[in-house]
Amino acid sequence: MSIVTITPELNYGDVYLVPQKTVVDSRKDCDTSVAFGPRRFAMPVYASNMKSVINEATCRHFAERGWFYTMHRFNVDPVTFCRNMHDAGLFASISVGVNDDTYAQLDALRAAGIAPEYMTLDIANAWCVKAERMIAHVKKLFPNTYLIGGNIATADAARDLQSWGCDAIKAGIAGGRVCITKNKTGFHRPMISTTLDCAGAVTIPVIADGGITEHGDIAKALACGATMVMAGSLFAGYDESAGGLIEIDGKHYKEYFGSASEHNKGAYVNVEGKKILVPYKGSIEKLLVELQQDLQSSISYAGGRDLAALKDTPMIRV
Ligand SMILES: NC(=O)C1=CN([C@@H]2O[C@H](COP(=O)(O)OP(=O)(O)OC[C@H]3O[C@@H](n4cnc5c(N)ncnc54)[C@H](OP(=O)(O)O)[C@@H]3O)[C@@H](O)[C@H]2O)C=CC1
Ligand SMILES: Nc1nc2c(ncn2[C@@H]2O[C@H](COP(=O)(O)O)[C@@H](O)[C@H]2O)c(=O)[nH]1
Repeated sequence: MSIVTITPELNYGDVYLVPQKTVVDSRKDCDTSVAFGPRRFAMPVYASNMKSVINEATCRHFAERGWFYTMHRFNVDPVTFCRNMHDAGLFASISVGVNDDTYAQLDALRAAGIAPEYMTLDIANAWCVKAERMIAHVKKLFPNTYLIGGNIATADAARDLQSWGCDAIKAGIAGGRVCITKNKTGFHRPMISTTLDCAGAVTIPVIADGGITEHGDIAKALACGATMVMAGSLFAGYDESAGGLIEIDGKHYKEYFGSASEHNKGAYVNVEGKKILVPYKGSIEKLLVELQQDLQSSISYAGGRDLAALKDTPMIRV
């Protein structure tokens, strides 16, 4: 007889937030800014550190507008990237892996006297010995760099990453639009349950990563205790998105591919991601304005004036 118990879990589409009494006269009075690490940002949402979503120009675009960003780690020289951002008076936020090439890149940063303000350890399952080793190494070499570790999906993993020295953790395994991890390995947790579980287990900020399909999902993630939200497909269809522009039968699309896709890896080895085409939508500016307006509206429905109002907002299951 099996001793496995199966717990029902929830995704963004399974819940809604319950409206509270509005206390502001206008949605414009609601403040969407968030303190994250050593800085404050305009919004608690940012683009995935994926080669099909961001590049150096996109990073500048976000940083100049007061939004957080994290550069991806694929064929990027962190020294050149950080130097370019610092020369432009902007903060540097890079991604790292766990293998020998990352140790060499960190040595090069040290030798150049450069310390990025933010660093994201970016692997599929950061609840592992290689990640523990890299976190200790980063904290020793760059004690003042704000280190985000990810990804993880359980309370136990979140607690471990906090105890290993992470300043924030990124939660979400196999919930992404171009993810095929759940199909190929059988592993996944829906995002509402993941975020509630992880945020409830630690005192450091949690980033809810992947699975955003509606703007209101951002408010739902914050209600579950997330401090920030990471999204890929949401930011993938624009001029500023890093994916290629494709024309088919007179219609325009942008390429969006997973970091563990054959397209990104250049080989069909341990592939856990796919490539899709998303409709092309022009400049990203309209999206950034709309995301902010929608979140201001969410804050007003939550009965507050800033993001604190969303935390622990009553939720119903549909
Ligand atoms: N958020 C998500 O759900 C997911 C995200 N991704 C993204 O894809 C990219 C590639 O991820 P990842 O494959 O981790 O990065 P890497 O290919 O850089 O792998 C990191 C290292 O960990 C080892 N490793 C990876 N997975 C496992 C495993 N299951 N068991 C033991 N060792 C492992 C790899 O060795 P080896 O290759 O030899 O096993 C490699 O040495 C990242 O950007 C990641 O964020 C990928 C999958 C899921
Ligand atoms: N399983 C995989 N997950 C991936 C891969 N590349 C990126 N990701 C994750 O997806 C989110 C973005 O999700 P979205 O729903 O907002 O589009 C991203 O931040 C990563 O965590 C991959 O190849 N396989």
